[in-house]
Amino acid sequence: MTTPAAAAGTALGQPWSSGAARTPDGALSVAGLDLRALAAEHGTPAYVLDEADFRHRARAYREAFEHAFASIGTGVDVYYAGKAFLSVAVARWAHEEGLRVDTATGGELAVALRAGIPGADIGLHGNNKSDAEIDRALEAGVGRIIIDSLGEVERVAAAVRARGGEPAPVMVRVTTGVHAGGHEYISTAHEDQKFGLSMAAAHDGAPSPALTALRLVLDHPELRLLGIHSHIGSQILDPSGFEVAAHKVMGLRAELAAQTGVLAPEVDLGGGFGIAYLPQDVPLDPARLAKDVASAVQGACVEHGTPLPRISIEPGRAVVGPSTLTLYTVGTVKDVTVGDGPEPFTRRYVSVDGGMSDNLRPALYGAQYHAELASRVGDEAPVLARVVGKHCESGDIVVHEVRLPADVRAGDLLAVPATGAYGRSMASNYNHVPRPPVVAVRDGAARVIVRRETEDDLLALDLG
Ligand SMILES: Cc1ncc(COP(=O)(O)O)c(C=O)c1O
Ligand SMILES: N[C@@H](CCCC[NH3+])C(=O)O
Repeated sequence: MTTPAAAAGTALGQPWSSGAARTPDGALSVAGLDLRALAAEHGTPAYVLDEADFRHRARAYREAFEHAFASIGTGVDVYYAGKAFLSVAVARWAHEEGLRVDTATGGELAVALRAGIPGADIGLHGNNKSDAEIDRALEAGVGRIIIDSLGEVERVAAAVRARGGEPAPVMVRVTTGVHAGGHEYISTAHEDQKFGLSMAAAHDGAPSPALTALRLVLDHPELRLLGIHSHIGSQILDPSGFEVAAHKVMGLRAELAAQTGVLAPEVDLGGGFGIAYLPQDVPLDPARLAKDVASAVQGACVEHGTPLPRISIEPGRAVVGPSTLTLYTVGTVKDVTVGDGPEPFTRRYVSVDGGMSDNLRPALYGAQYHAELASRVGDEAPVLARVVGKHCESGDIVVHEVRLPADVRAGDLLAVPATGAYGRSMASNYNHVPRPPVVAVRDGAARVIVRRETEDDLLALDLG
């Protein structure tokens, strides 16, 4: 076990985790643990997860939403969206903090079950669930299966018929047409994409696919309609999209009730709550967000004359994103002259021992990150730098633009904050680079919760 730093030092603030600080001699620490000591013991690159920060954010979302919705007279369930990052330890922490666990594949479901999360506290999503995934979810007695297509209604019903037993609790995922999110690829409620069932009526006046699916669920005795699900996108910083979507879903719920006499008991408003990646970013405030969304839900229910549903949400990034930093070691440092016009400038390329295999987001979405030296503060004035990885790809960029001390050099430790969501979970073995460990830090002590991959792990799959 690594020894704690002598003193925690000065807190860094966003986009770092709440336990990140600078020690009196200029190094970074997390939860009282000096990252130089952590690197010496666990190596780099490594994801360093501040457990108290994770737990605090999980609790903050649950309490904010419970409070806001209790004040209008209904209850809330918060599901931690495991796609952002799931391991046995974090599934347990989320559950201990009163959250349920949302899974998107059989693999995520397996992790949640391995963590001992009761089936009733697990949800299963997926736009292309296999029969095996549906069966496994039924076997585990999951609290809800979120249906994503018309064909899936019959497939889940058939699986229940084959097994016998209680009707399966299902939600229907709908697309509201609200366009929100940081990048086209992470925006999920506009019409022209693969998720959910559109609320828009067909051109020939036929009912919308969303309404058709809901009615089809009601026609199947093997299914119990739990509710309607809407997830509008990810890394959303403007709360108004959630309010508009909530309004639309309440309208659909009322329409279904008018047509069938069945009022769906629950509505899930998804995840997607945006965080700070850069020091100047303004993240969503859970208390403010919850209040605004609760008031939109209440307003829509009054307008439609329907009782309030029970609400659920599925934050992933907002819980785990800021809790984690990636710790790298600097290797090559190279100055490149950019531009051949009248004002060429120099960009310092700082190569680290990871890259797009441990953080795909800059290459995939042009995502922006921040970085700072972690082993010392640096002696010289900052210069414009680009942090790049070690992969055979010029788009292998970790941080597009950041100012680093001019004396940054090989052997320095560099930390990139806010890499907890969709970092390890989207990591790859490109160029046969083993994936880094996830090291959880709490009260000055480190614990490896996902170990580093080895070359033997990679070669174990190669049958020659
Ligand atoms: C259905 C669903 N729920 C929850 C999430 C979690 O999103 P985020 O990590 O942005 O909160 C996603 C991902 O965008 C999703 O597709
Ligand atoms: N993977 C995305 C978010 C997608 C969320 C899943 N629907 C990201 O890194 O931002």
